[in-house]
Amino acid sequence: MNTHVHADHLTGTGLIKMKVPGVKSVISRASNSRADHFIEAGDKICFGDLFLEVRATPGHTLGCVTYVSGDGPGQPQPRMAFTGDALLIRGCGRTDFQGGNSLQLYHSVHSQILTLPKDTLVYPGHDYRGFSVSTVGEEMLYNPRLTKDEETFKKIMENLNLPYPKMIDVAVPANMVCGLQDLSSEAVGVASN
Ligand SMILES: N[C@@H](CCC(=O)N[C@@H](CSS)C(=O)NCC(=O)O)C(=O)O
Repeated sequence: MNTHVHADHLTGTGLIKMKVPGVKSVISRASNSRADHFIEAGDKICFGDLFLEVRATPGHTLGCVTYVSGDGPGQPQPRMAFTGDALLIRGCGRTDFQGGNSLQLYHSVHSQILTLPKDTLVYPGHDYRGFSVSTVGEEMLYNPRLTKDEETFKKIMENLNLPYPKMIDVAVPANMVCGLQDLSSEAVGVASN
């Protein structure tokens, strides 16, 4: 399951599909990429007694989604949010390529993630300082970008001056087909080394 078309690394989807017959790739329809199953906001992906609810959180890239799990059968309360690169711990995804849009990110994070209960665990796609989990409440208080008003947020995002991800020219085309699923095993081997 993919939150979006990653720009800095290859999704594991292609390799998992090769190693485990029957596995299906999943990504949002709005990402305009290829996969076995396309998801949209409001969809529920069931597993065991639980399901993941799909929330649209675009702005880092086109079609980014957040997957929200509940706390048990029936899921009366959200418990975990897998936010991809939309909301990072004390940060957020950059908005300068692949359909990125800072105001869209601001609104999607505020309306779709920061409205979850404060004790919802936040698991992002990346952390560059060694953290692995936060909570909605912590990010509402301490996120240095998303606690600002939207104009200030837009200026912060316009002035990040981050270098382009080193793998972007390889990763984006491969991830647009959900990680090499249609290429030869030789090509997959080269790409995964
Ligand atoms: N150093 C990495 C790329 C770092 C980077 O650009 N990270 C992205 C998420 S992956 S596209 C991002 O949104 N960062 C936000 C930030 O504030 O750092 C590489 O070259 O692989």
